[in-house]
Amino acid sequence: MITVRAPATSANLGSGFDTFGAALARPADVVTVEKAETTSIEVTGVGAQYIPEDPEKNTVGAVVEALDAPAEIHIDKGVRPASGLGSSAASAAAAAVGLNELYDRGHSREELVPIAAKGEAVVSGVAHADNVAPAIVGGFTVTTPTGTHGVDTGVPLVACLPDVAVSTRDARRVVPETASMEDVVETVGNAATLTIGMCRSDPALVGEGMDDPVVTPERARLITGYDDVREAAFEAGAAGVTVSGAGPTVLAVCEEPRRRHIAAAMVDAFANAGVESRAYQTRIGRGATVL
Ligand SMILES: Nc1ncnc2c1ncn2[C@@H]1O[C@H](COP(=O)(O)OP(=O)(O)O)[C@@H](O)[C@H]1O
Ligand SMILES: N[C@@H](CCOP(=O)(O)O)C(=O)O
Repeated sequence: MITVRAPATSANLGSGFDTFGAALARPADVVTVEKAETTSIEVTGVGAQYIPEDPEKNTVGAVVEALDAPAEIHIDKGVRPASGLGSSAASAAAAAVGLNELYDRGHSREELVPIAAKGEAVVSGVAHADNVAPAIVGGFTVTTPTGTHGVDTGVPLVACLPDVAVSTRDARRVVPETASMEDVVETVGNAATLTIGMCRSDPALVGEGMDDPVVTPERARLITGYDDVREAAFEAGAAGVTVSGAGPTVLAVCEEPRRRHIAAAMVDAFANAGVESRAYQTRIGRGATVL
């Protein structure tokens, strides 16, 4: 029997749609796998009632199939589903790492990324790997069709999760099909700035590079109170604010001493918009860990 903890993740980080991702130090899913003749899945924890235990519909089922590794699987959810915090990816990443070890498949962490991404296709229709990559390798990651590159950093974050659900599948429907050259140039500049910021562990530079004129404005419309929450976070000292993944979590990057004030300001701003929320005071952290 093997138990693996895989973290929540924040994808896109604004300027890196379907490419950038970051592992969060918390929250996390804990997945236990044990060899079996046929696969069975049990889910407990946050939002478990919304998660199918049918292997055909759960993200870990696709990982079992890809690794040809039938198992009795228990998923203890710490990452709420439909959160924009890579909930579906956390389970898939933990299962990929656990089953790879249980069956001695010998894949490297990087090789497990496209395998775990097959789970994302089950829930959103697209095997986007920007959540599973940081959930497996940790830190800040850049994932393209040719592979994953990561850098370790501990940049402080606040992830404010409102008490509403946005499914990634639905939020992908509002992504524009085209972008102007002006917006492309702005996005490339921001993405490059953010990447340098991550390499230097510099929250100010990361925040400066988070803006995205193409996808984020469309996603923000799906989140009640987004503009006020963003403004409140900046007023409290955030260096950058964006939609986490497909939303509804709003992500702020900051210097550590400002983190508590920003968390409180974001929760208050959501409350003023009539939405309950909880803020995780966290940082970029490590990937899946065998316990
Ligand atoms: N192991 C799993 N963990 C979380 N959600 C899962 C899992 N397997 C299937 N799902 C489904 O995936 C959807 C949530 O995924 P998604 O919309 O991508 O949100 P998130 O941003 O939290 O990953 C829900 O419909 C949920 O039932
Ligand atoms: N690149 C994807 C990321 C979805 O992240 P999630 O945490 O909301 O599942 C997208 O933006 O659709």
